[in-house]
Amino acid sequence: MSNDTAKNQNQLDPIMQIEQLSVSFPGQGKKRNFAVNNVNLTIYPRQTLAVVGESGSGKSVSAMSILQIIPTPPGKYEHGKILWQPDPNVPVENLLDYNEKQMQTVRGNQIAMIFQEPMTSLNPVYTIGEQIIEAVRLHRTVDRAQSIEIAIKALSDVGIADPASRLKEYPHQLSGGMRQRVMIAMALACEPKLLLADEPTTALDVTIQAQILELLRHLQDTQDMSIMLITHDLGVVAENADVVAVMYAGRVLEFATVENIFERPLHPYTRGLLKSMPVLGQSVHRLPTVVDGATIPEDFPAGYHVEPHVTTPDPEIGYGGKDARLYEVEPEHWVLCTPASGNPIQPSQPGLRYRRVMAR
Ligand SMILES: Nc1ncnc2c1ncn2[C@@H]1O[C@H](COP(=O)(O)OP(=O)(O)OP(=O)(O)O)[C@@H](O)[C@H]1O
Repeated sequence: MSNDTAKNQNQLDPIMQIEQLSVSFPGQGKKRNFAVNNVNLTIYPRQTLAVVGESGSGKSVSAMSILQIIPTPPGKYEHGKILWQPDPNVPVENLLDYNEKQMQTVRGNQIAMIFQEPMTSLNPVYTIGEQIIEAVRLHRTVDRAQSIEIAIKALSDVGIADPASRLKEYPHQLSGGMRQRVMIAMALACEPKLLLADEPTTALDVTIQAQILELLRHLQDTQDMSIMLITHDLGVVAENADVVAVMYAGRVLEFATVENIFERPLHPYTRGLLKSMPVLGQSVHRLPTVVDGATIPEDFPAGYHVEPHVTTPDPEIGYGGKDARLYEVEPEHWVLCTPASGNPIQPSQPGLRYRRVMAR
C-alpha cells in the first residue's frame, strides 16, 4: 500500500468520538441528575452531525463538555471519554484527561463554539476588529499587521461588505444577523477543525437563518471542518445534517443518516418528534406523549427483539430498560434498546464509516 493510500485511509478515522460520557448536576437531596447519561457520539472529518431534541435533553451540556466549560461544581464529569484526533498524524487524545492549560490550546483554536445569542461571545465595549484580532493572536503566531489581514479576510469570508471599516464598529452598531456573522468570523478565523454551533440561527428571521446556514455549509467545504449542529428545528436538520443524533433526557436514543432518520425512524420518540414537525397550513403541536407516560429512557419497556437488519420493529416494546444501549439494528442506524436475551447483537459506538460530505 502506498503512503498516500495509507494516509487517505487514515483520514477516514473519526475526528471525535464521545464514549459513555456522563455529566451530572445536583438534584434533590443528595441525588444527582444526569444531564448527559452515557452518551456516545462520533463525528468524522467534514461531517455535520445534528444533535436534536427538546429543551433540557442535554444537547448543550454535551457540547460544552467537549470544551470543558461546564461550571464544576455544581457540574461533574462523572465518566466517559472525549477522544479527539484533529489530524490523522497526531495520536488520539482524551480531552477529559487534559488540564486547563492544555484545554486552552484546544478552545477557540482546534474547536470553536458559536451560540444562539452572539452577545454571549462579543464584548460590547470593544470594537469587533479588536475582538477578532485578539482571538487570532491568542491562537496563531502572527504579528499585528497579519492579524488585521486575517480579521479582514474572516469578515469578508462571512459575507460582510467593506470589512476594513466594519472592524472599527462596536457590536451594538450591527444588526442581529451581522453580529451572528461576526461571531462566526471570530470562531472561524483560527480555522478550527470542529465547530460546535449551539442553536446558531434560532434568534434570527427565516431569511437570515437560511443565509447563515448556507454560509456555514460553504465555510465547511472550504475550511475542511466538521460541525456539531445543535438544534430543535427539524427543518434545519433536514437541510444541513449528514448524520443525526436524537437526544432525550440525557440519552442518545437514535443515531443515523439524515435520510434514515426522516424516512425510517425506528425509535418511538423520534417518530413522535417527526410527527410534531410543523406542516404548512397546520398548527404546531407540542411533542406527543413519548411512550406510555415513560419519562426517562430507562422506563421504556425492555426486551425488544433486535434482529440485525430487520427494519420493522414493533414500536410498542423494547426501547428501554436499565441495560438499554445503542445497537446498530440496520446498517448505519443505531437505536437505544435492549435486545431480547439470547440475541447475539452487541452494542456499538455509533458513527458512519465514510465521508458522506464528499458525496454531497
Ligand atoms: N449549570 C447548571 N446547573 C444545574 N443544572 C444544569 C446546569 N446546566 C444545565 N443543567 C441541566 O442539564 C440538563 C440539560 O441541559 P441542556 O442545556 O444541555 O439542554 P438542551 O438540550 O441544550 O436544552 P436547550 O435547547 O433548552 O438549550 C437540564 O435539565 C438542565 O437543567
